This record gives sequence, structure tokens and C-alpha cells, in this order.
Amino acid sequence: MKILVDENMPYARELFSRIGEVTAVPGRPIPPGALNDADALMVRSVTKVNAALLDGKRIKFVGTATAGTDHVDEAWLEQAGIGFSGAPGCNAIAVVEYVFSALLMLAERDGFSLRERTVGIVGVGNVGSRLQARLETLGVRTLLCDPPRADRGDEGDFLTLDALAREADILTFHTPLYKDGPYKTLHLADDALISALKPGTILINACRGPVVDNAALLKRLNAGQRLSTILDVWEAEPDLNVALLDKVDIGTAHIAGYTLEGKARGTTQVFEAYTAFLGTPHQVALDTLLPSPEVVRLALHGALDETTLKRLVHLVYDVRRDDALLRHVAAQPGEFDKLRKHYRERREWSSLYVQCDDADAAQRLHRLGFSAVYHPIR
Ligand SMILES: NC(=O)c1ccc[n+]([C@@H]2O[C@H](COP(=O)([O-])OP(=O)(O)OC[C@H]3O[C@@H](n4cnc5c(N)ncnc54)[C@H](O)[C@@H]3O)[C@@H](O)[C@H]2O)c1
Ligand SMILES: O=C(O)[C@H](O)[C@H](O)COP(=O)(O)O
Repeated sequence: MKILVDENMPYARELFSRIGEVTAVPGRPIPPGALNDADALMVRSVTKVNAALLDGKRIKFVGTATAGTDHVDEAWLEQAGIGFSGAPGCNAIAVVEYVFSALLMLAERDGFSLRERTVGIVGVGNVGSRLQARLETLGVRTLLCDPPRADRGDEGDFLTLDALAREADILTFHTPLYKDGPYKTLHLADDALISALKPGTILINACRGPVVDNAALLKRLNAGQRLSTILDVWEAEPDLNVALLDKVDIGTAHIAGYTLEGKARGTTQVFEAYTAFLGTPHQVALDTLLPSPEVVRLALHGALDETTLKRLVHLVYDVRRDDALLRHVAAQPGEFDKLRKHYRERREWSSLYVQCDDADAAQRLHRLGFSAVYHPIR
């Protein structure tokens, strides 16, 4: 059995070679001919999976080691009898930690406390719900917008997008990209919505570029609208709108989900799905794959305030590094994908073991996702 995997998929060779012969290839584009004798294809979000790629090929299963699936024509796969799996939630923690890293940086720069701000979360799925839980642990007020969940009758106080735009100090998007249909998200943040934001609002897009109308955003920023902007994703990736990058406060190369844990979960999820598809299900324990992190443990004395939290968060992951890397190469063709391919190892907060002599600090850090324990100092 021949399995083609994206070369930007940690642990793919190690796992898939347990069941077949593995070839790793670039995903954008897949080299011509590489698909000819493959039985299964494992991609990331950069590969458009559709009839144009697969019609006439012998591929029987496609896995994408990503949360988003807008690059996959699932209806075509189904009618062609090709099995499919995504990796829902694989990198949700990574995106939440990206958002925290960025917000704590802006809070320090602009002299505010997160606890004084109201955060509007648009799309309350794997990312949005974890973000809400961690913000609430810090005592930050959140407002939620998720029409599909509201229509399903899910528990929760769901508001309209317009209500969030009116009330939130921080508006953060975590929806899939739907180009049409009742829950269309293409240009969900359009000119009218962006114009309606309160002066000083922080706008975050870490889901898919086209969810925010980039031309409208640039127009508003050029017109002097008071807005802080954090963009991880861009319309027309991998081409970058350099004029927009110049105007945003934090701009990164679609790496919000790029923790090692997040990528490894994506790989294990599609590996498990493929083996189940073959009728020989395998389970993989993530901690058997992951190496020890660079910084393993530290001791924290006293209470946990926002300044201390910021230092811990930025010790594990500081978004300014990714912002600087993108700005250095922004105008050069091909560099956006190179930054993503050669992404330096990044870990999740859970990789840091924090020993606290304050019980409340230990409890809150634990609830935030760090490996924290209370250990009184005698
Ligand atoms: N930047 C990155 O690296 C990165 C990483 C992970 C995910 N993503 C993107 O973020 C998206 C969200 O990730 P997730 O794991 O939370 O997905 P998810 O499917 O778990 O959650 C998405 C939520 O959005 C809601 N939604 C759908 N249409 C909506 C609309 N019109 N308005 C408001 N809410 C709507 C859904 O009901 C769902 O609750 C993914 O689809 C993916 O495209 C990006
Ligand atoms: O949808 C996702 O999971 C993310 O956008 C994903 O992490 C993007 O990374 P890529 O698949 O492009 O490597």
C-alpha cells in the first residue's frame, strides 16, 4: 500500500510506515506524477483536494491533518467513493494560546488589563469554546456568536454578530470558511461591520483569511479608523497583501495552530481514521511521540497577576517572533510558505511544569492549561 503524505506533517513517516510505504511531498503544489500509484493521500490545508486533483487516480482515502476542511471538496470525494477524515480540534489549544500571546502583548504595549475588556467570540467550536473557558478563568467577560449552535438549540447565551460589534472591545473570529449557504462566513467582517466597531477595538482573525474582507479592512485602516488588528490568515494566501501587513499590529504566516502538539494531534487523528477505514484500527498516544520541551519546569513564588501570566505565556510562546519573521520576508515571493515549512518548534502551555507556592495561582494556572501544581515552600 502506497501512502502519500505532506512533508509538513510531523510523525507522518513514523506512523504511516507501520501500515504501508510512505512518500513525503510538498503540498502546494503536489509534484506531477506523485499521485499516480498512491492508495491514500494525507494533506494539510495548502492542498486543494477535488476532482481536478484526484479524478482517474486510484486514491481510496484522503485525510487532512487540519481543523479547517474548506480546501477539500467533500461532496466530490463522497460521490467518487473516496473515504475522508479531517482532524477536528487538533490545534484548537495552539490557536487559543496564539490569541492570548497576542492580547497580552497588546495589553502591555497599550497599558490595559484584559480583565477590563469584553471579548466577543465569533464561532464557538473547538477554538472558540476553549478560548472562552480560559478567558473566564482570568475573569474576562465574553460574548458569544454562533448562529448554527444557536439554531441547534445548544445551551449558551448566543448573540448576533452586530451585538458583538457594538459591545465587544476585542472581536475574534473562529469560524470555518463557508463561501455560501445559510451560515456564509465569506467576508463576515465586511466594510459595514468593520466601520461599526467601537474606536480602539482589537480585531483578530485566526481562522481563514476571507472571513475578513481584507480590502475593506485596509481601506478602514488607511482612513484612520482606530482599530488594532491581529491577522494570522490572509485572503489569497500564500500571496500576502504587504500594504495590509504594514498596517496591522500583529501579522503572522498562518501559524496560529502550529504547535508541535497541534500538528502531531492532526497526524495521529488522520492515522487513526485511516487505519479504522482499513478495518484495522490503531490508537496512538501523543506523549509517546513528543520530545521533551526546551524549558521543562520552573518555580513560581506568590500570586498570579496578569504581568506574571504574560511572562509565563511569552516564555512558552511569544507571537512577536512570528510577526517579525513575516515582516522580514513579506515582499519576497515564496517566503510565506517557507516560513511555514521551516517553522521553529513551538510547544503548548501544558509542556511547562510550574511549581507554585500559592494554591490559588496553581489552581488558576492549571485551569489555564499549564502543568501547574501547588507545593508549599517550608
Ligand atoms: N490559523 C490557524 O492555524 C487555524 C488553526 C485551526 C483552525 N483554523 C480555522 O478556524 C476554524 C475554526 O476552528 P475550530 O477548530 O474551532 O472549528 P469548529 O468546527 O470546532 O468550530 C467552528 C464553529 O464556528 C461556528 N460557525 C459556523 N458558521 C458560523 C457563522 N456564520 N457565524 C458564527 N459561527 C459560525 C460553528 O457552529 C462552530 O461552532 C477552522 O474551520 C479553521 O478554518 C485556523
Ligand atoms: O485548519 C487548520 O487546522 C489550520 O489552518 C492549519 O493548521 C493550517 O496549517 P496548514 O495545514 O496549512 O499547514
